[in-house]
Amino acid sequence: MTTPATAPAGATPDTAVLLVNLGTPEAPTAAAVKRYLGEFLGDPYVVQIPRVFWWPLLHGVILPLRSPRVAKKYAEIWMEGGSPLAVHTRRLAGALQARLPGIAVDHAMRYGAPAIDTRLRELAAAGARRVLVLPLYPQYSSTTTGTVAAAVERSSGALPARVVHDYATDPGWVAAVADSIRTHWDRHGRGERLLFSFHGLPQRLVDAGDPYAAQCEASVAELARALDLAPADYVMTYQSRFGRERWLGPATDETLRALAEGGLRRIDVVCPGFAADCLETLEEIAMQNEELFREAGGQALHYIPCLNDAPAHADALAALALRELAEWSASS
Ligand SMILES: C=CC1=C(C)c2cc3[nH]c(cc4nc(cc5[nH]c(cc1n2)c(C)c5CCC(=O)O)C(CCC(=O)O)=C4C)c(C)c3C=C
Ligand SMILES: [Fe+2]
Ligand SMILES: [Fe+2]
Repeated sequence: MTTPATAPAGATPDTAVLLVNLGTPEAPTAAAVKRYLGEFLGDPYVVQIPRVFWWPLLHGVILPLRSPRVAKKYAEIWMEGGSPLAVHTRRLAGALQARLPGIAVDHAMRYGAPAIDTRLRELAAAGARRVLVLPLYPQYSSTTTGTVAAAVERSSGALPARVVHDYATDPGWVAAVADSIRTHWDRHGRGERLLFSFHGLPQRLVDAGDPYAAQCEASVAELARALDLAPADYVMTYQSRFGRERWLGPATDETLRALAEGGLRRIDVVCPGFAADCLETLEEIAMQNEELFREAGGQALHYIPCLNDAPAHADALAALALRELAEWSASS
């Protein structure tokens, strides 16, 4: 027996789709950033150092020093409706809801509000009988999708849930990202090189089997194919290193410096690991790294925005959700 993926118009949806993103501070203040980073960096899926060593370091040194500094960065990118990550995630959920009228679409954050557990209970109370959880990370990592799946598992709501593992090579998503790059080139011209920058990860996790790096490489291969790029046209790097251990490389900032010093004048940067623009794209890439590139002799770094709530993004995720729901129905 299979259940239809959508309810008839007007009926209370018995199927829900929950978009989940990382989370972000509620205000660009040291106190709010401290609360957010405390929950984020206290998650054992993100930092695997034993609590007896990590807790004193996190609460005694890292949070007091980092929070005021990072709050200033958030203040530079803050939008009228809040942190960019929150604003874009909310709007994307709205765009998805418009495409899935027979399904209840909502969003949650892994850290902070709206919490996954709260949203699952609300959806159950509103009549949902099953929920498809769609973490907004195209590439799987235990530190992102893995911890979302664990939070869904822990949630006390008795709602049956299925978590989308990844969509690193989903044709609809690849086409949407490729189109956004083409549109940027049509409007602003094309740089001498296209740099794909992904959020980094400790090398140790990749060595232990986290498929993240392989999936980032697969995304780049598909995007290069869709854009008909030759190997000399593009480069792939990892950004946002945190802490002292070795992270995936090459590093975005070091690569940009080397390219500028080597005579490259204009570069385009796109971040296909981020569904929504956030601190790591708007401040780190479009501000910090843009300045670094020019100081090293480059002339222009063009940052190509994330898909955010673009119609093509919502179309791709809606199609993905419907396909996952149909597969779920067929297997139950
Ligand atoms: C050990 C630390 C970290 C790991 C592992 C990590 C993995 C990881 N993160 C993202 C996506 C995002 N990270 C963002 C911010 C951010 N990330 C870390 C640390 C780790 N991330 C920190 C400390 C921060 C906060 C900023 C800072 O203090 O420098 C964000 C942006 C959030 C926002 O509010 O805008 C995103 C998105 C992925 C995809 C990932 C693993 C693949
Ligand atoms: Fe991160
Ligand atoms: Fe950063």
